[in-house]
Amino acid sequence: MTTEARKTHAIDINALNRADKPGRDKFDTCISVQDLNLFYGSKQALHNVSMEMPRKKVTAYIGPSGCGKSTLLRCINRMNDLVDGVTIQGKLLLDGEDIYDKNVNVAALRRRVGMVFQKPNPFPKSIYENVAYGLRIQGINDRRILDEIVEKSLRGAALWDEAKDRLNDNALGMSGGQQQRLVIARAIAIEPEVILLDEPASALDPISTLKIEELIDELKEKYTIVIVTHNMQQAARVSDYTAFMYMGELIEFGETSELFTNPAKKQTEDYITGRYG
Ligand SMILES: Nc1ncnc2c1ncn2[C@@H]1O[C@H](COP(=O)(O)OP(=O)(O)OP(=O)(O)O)[C@@H](O)[C@H]1O
Repeated sequence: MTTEARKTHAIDINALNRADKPGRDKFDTCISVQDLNLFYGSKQALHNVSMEMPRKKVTAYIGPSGCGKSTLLRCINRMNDLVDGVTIQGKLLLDGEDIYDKNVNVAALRRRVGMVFQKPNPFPKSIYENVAYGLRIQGINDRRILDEIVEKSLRGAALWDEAKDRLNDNALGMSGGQQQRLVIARAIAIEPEVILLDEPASALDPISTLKIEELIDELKEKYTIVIVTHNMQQAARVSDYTAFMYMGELIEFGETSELFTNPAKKQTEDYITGRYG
């Protein structure tokens, strides 16, 4: 058998194996995307995307710029609703419930599905008030309760030791890496179920990036995490499952270790070996 034929043969077997392992039997599904299409005006950005994302695991979206990673991520907490002219077709289930159902309370959904953006966006308030913010909005003002949750959340975001002596300082005086962990503390203070991370480390230096990656590893004990990253090494390091997207389509979804070492699709292989993107 020629090398090329052997390779093709290997890929076929791999594809067959995968066909025998539909995601929903393999793990506890938290988020299920079913035939999702999204249009910005007349421009289609997502094409028939279907995938299942496991509970309390990290799923990474990778793919070249403009392939729809952030668009798909933003569908999970209905952030795209805020964009004029968006049309969404298909279903996106969270714990089996369609979040696009007309009866869904979007504010309640966003409490269950927290989001952290590329650039840290703390409010121009104290470190304490940043973390307490979501609780105060819910009408929680009891100092004892707030103190407890602020400490727990800062500990959960691996920031307590650095922040405990400066809780009343303005959050904008923190470093970028600290601000990003503060924003994560703000997100976990309201006890979400899912945390969406849109390139959370791309604006950070390598040491802060490492801290965020270590934090992601700890957070998955409690939360379902979905992360968009441009950095394939990062996806390989932090995620349990990876989705490779290209031009609005989901090309391949699988266990990270398998997708990176033995991709089922040629397009995935070309991307992860740096042939395009
Ligand atoms: N608000 C918007 N209005 C119109 N088109 C948009 C909007 N947001 C994204 N798009 C388009 O949708 C497509 C997918 O964009 P998206 O930001 O989801 O890709 P991405 O894979 O996250 O890219 P990147 O890695 O560069 O952030 C692109 O063609 C983009 O130009």
